[in-house]
Parts: sequence; structure tokens; C-alpha cells
Amino acid sequence: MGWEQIEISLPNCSALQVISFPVVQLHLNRTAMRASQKDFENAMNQVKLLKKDPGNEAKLKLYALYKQATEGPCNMPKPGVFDLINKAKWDAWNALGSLPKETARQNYVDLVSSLSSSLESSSQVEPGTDRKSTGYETLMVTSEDGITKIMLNRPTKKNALNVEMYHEIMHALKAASKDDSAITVLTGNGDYYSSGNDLTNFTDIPPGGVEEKAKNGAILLREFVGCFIDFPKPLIAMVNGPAVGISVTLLGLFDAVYASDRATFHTPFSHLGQSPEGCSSYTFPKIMSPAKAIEMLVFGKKLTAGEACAQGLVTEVFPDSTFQKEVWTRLKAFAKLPPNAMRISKGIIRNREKETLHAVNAEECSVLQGRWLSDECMNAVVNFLSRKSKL
Ligand SMILES: CCCCCCCCCCC/C=C/C(=O)SCCNC(=O)CCNC(=O)[C@H](O)C(C)(C)COP(=O)(O)OP(=O)(O)OC[C@H]1O[C@@H](n2cnc3c(N)ncnc32)[C@H](O)[C@@H]1OP(=O)(O)O
Repeated sequence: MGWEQIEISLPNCSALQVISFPVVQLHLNRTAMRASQKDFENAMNQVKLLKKDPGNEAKLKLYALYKQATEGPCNMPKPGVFDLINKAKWDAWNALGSLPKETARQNYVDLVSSLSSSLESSSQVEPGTDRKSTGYETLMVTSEDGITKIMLNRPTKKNALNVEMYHEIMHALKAASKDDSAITVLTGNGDYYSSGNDLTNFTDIPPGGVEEKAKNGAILLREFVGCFIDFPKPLIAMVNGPAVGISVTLLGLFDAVYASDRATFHTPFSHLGQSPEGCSSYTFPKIMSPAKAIEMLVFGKKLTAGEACAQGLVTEVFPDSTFQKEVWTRLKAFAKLPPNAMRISKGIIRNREKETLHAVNAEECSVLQGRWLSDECMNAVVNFLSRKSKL
């Protein structure tokens, strides 16, 4: 049996997003059982024609089913913990255990068929989703009625922050600080506000190795959080759905936080082998008391919108059905207030803390740089990427 590998290149190219798809020229006899060899070959050709990225989870399943269908149970040595891509592939294949080749072949055909129809229909339902708008790849930024709205726009990834999004948010905040809007709003497109740091950020290791990656990550994070600390105008979060990780910790640097009653607030840093960022090690104990902050930041307690409001992290909660209407009405009224007065008043309230916040930010980034190199963190990332764990 001869076989070759093709790679599908994807728009936001990180290492895991370039998982090889096996393409095979098979010379097996057709069997009358379940999916025929022809069906299998057709399915493999169909994969190559998919116009949208089916996602890492689907690609890993396809890889595993293909290997099982053509080679049987996983017979390769387990890759090392830092070989993230091969380990994720090995885990997916190994998880199929002794699944018979014929069943794997049928499952492969079924999966391709469901992917073809779901990717086609989702692109009909949500045109424009994840597409470039106003010059940004990962955001939609608009400015009207005195309000600059920065909308996280990777809804199919629950608005996870990839490296490009970190850069684009910094760019958008810098532009908003200088434009003629009175207030700035951050929100999410789709059902999530944000699922936090994109865990595939950990996968494309540069030639300098994981140490260089961690160092660059800490520099990026420090600059990113610094933009929130220094933002001069009223900055408002519209938390339209669940918020995770850094999208929660940053809320302590916002001037108002309005949440849908569908929103939840989750900072599972210990679960991920990580530590708090976004100045939350300083702002959360002040906002909600040290004990409540530790419940969230150390023990990973997930808060409902109502609980987050009771603890002072959220300003007000709205029913999801009227969230957009009620909050926008309020924001439009705020935006009519004299902009200079608002900016100056925010400055008086916030400026005396700025130096402390920058020092806290630097310390948090330095601690995280070490955490990213730990086995605890690496294992958590690998487990997520190989779909062994979710929050
Ligand atoms: C050394 C590296 C340096 C890096 C650069 C520096 C960056 C600074 C870092 C700052 C520190 C930040 C810390 C954090 O934010 S910690 C929080 C991290 N987030 C998570 O752990 C969430 C992980 N996601 C989940 O558990 C679930 O996806 C979730 C519960 C959010 C939703 O579950 P649900 O079942 O509803 O949906 P799916 O899982 O099917 O998700 C749909 C697709 O979206 C992808 N996804 C979602 N969240 C993330 C994420 N955080 N990272 C990457 N991908 C994510 C998911 O994989 C699905 O994709 P596919 O359709 O392709 O499978």
C-alpha cells in the first residue's frame, strides 16, 4: 500500500493547525461490509475540497480514524511531552483502542460527510464570521455615536485570543485612545465573550525553543496588559456570554462591566498550571476581598453573572433577551457626556494606581514566564489540544 501526506494550510497558521491529512492510494479489495473502499477514497478526496477549516478536533479524529482504518491499532512509540503535535495525533489514534478497521473506515466516511454538510451550512448561516473587517483579521471595530466598539471576532473559536488578536487589540486600543469617540467598548461576537488565551499559542515553538517562546510570550503579555492600564478614556466591557482566563482578569482594569445573565466568569489558572495575570493578583483582592479572589484565581471557582456582580467585578447584570438593547441605550447616553470631563475624571480615579499596576503586571508576567515552562502547564495544554480535557 502506497501513501502520501498532504497538508492543509490554514489562515491563522499555528503548528497544530497544520496537521497532515493522510491521502492514500489503497489497493485493498472492496468489501460489501459497511463503507466500501470507494466510499473511503471518495471521503479522502472530499476532505481535500473542504473550503473551511474543520478545526483541530475534527482533524485529529480524521487522522486517527484514517490510521486505524489503514494500519489498525496504534503501534507507534508515544512521543515526548514537548512534541505537542505528534503527541496529540498519537493520543487521538491510541484512543481508538482495538476498533476494527472496517468500523474506523465507516466512521471516517461518516465524519467527512457530516463535516462537509455542517461546514457548508454554517458558512450559509453566518456569512462574514471570522472574515476580515475594517482592516482587522480577528476583530470588528466600529465607531459611531461617540462610541468605539471593539468586538472580538473569532466566534468559531469562542473568541480565544491568538497572537494576532493580542496585537490587533493593542492596535485598536491605541487608535481608540486618539479617535474622537467619548467611550470605548469591548465585547464578543457569538455565544462567548472570550475563552481566554488561545491554547494553540503554545504550539509553534521557535528555533530558540520553549524558553524563547515563554520569554516572547511574557513580553507580549506585559505590553498587552499595559495598554489597558494606560487607556485614557472610559473603557466598558459588554460581557455577552461566558468569559475565561485573561478575558476575566482584565475586567479589573475596566471602568464598567455590563454582563448578560448568560455570562460566567472563570479563571482556572491552577487547572492549567498557570498563575493570574491582567493585574488580577492586585485588583481582584481589592474588588472582592482576598478570600473571594483566592477562590477564583487559585481554586478556579466559576462565578455566575449574579455572583460576579455581588462581588463587585460586574457593574450590572441584564437579562440576555434585552442585554444588547438596554446596554446600548445606556452607553449612547454616556457617550453624549462631555468627553474631556469624563477623561479627566477617569484619570483622577485611576492615575495614582498606574505605577503600582505596571509593577504588578511586570511581576505577573515574569512569574507566568516560568509557569509556561512547567510540566503542569505543558500537560494541561496537551490535554486540551488532544481533547482529553475541557473546562
Ligand atoms: C509560551 C506561550 C506564549 C503565548 C502568548 C502569550 C499569551 C499570553 C497568555 C496570557 C495568559 C492567559 C491565560 C488564560 O486565558 S487561561 C484560559 C485559557 N482558556 C481555556 O483553557 C479554555 C479552553 N477551552 C475550553 O475549555 C472549551 O473550548 C470551552 C469550555 C471554552 C468551550 O467548550 P465548548 O464545548 O462549548 O466548545 P469547543 O470546545 O468545541 O470550542 C469550539 C472551538 O473553539 C476552540 N477553542 C475554544 N477555546 C479555545 C482556547 N482557549 N484555545 C484554543 N482553542 C479554543 C476549540 O478548540 C474548538 O475548536 P475546533 O472546532 O477547531 O475543535
